[in-house]
Amino acid sequence: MTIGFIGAGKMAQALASGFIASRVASVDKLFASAPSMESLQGIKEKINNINVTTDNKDIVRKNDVIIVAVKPNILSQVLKEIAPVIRSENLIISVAAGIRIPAIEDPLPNGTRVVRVMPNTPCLVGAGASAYSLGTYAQSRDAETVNKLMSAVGLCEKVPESLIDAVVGVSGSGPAYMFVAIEALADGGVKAGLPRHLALKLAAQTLLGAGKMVMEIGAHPAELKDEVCSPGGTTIAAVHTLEKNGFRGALIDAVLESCNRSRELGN
Ligand SMILES: NC(=O)C1=CN([C@@H]2O[C@H](COP(=O)(O)OP(=O)(O)OC[C@H]3O[C@@H](n4cnc5c(N)ncnc54)[C@H](O)[C@@H]3O)[C@@H](O)[C@H]2O)C=CC1
Ligand SMILES: O=C(O)[C@@H]1CCC=N1
Repeated sequence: MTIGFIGAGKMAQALASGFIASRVASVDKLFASAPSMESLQGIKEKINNINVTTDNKDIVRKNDVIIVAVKPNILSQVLKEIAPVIRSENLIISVAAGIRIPAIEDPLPNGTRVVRVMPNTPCLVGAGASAYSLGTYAQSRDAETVNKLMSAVGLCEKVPESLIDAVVGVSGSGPAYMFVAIEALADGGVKAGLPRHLALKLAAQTLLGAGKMVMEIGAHPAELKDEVCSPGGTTIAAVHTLEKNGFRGALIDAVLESCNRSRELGN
């Protein structure tokens, strides 16, 4: 299977690198397009031998699986551009936040197989979290293709399209919240006297470890939190401070803001 990316920015680079690292695709099977050779520089630097072109239609002609990874506000223009060269073999995967399946299908020839996927940048390191919904004409073999690709670079779940904006809020945008959390944890460590590089390493590993425990032990996070909180100890004092400062509320609000923004992008 060859895979063509239309748009060669951060998400395309994360997916393409993840596909290569997980061996679900080799570099000679990956193609990418963007408007100019300068805009293809980033992907060329990350993935040396990737096939690049400035012609979006060429991507559609040469590949069956097309991942459209352009900004939501130009998606419809790009779909109109490629519509005349779409073939029955093509599967069109959109990763754009907000843009709903009918709006993806509308500019394309009737019957085009479409899947809407919401990935995240940790696909780059095989630790992505993606959810997808099938378009009107997508078939079970298309679900298998998407599952194969996205599972190779992390977790992959099928959801009804009505839930995709909520997925954007939790896992699409989520890495950014967690990067802020890692940075802030490290800042705390530096304030308490740790060298920056050590504070950062400890903070990042702590998030990784906590996530791994939730996934692997399957216990409720509250139970795992309780195990860290010794009576009268250090952690419960810290948790009290987080509660007073609205930590939970801030995260819940962040998810809802991202979800609402995704809905707005689709209007
Ligand atoms: N960055 C992220 O964490 C995530 C992004 N997404 C979605 O991925 C899509 C791309 O986002 P990013 O990669 O972050 O943006 P980006 O700005 O890094 O990449 C956009 C790419 O599209 C190219 N482009 C611009 N006009 C084009 C055209 N007419 N034809 C072909 N290519 C064109 C640009 O040169 C660039 O390579 C968005 O729709 C976004 O909602 C989804 C999940 C996570
Ligand atoms: O910020 C954004 O709009 C994109 C979609 C999800 C993550 N990044």
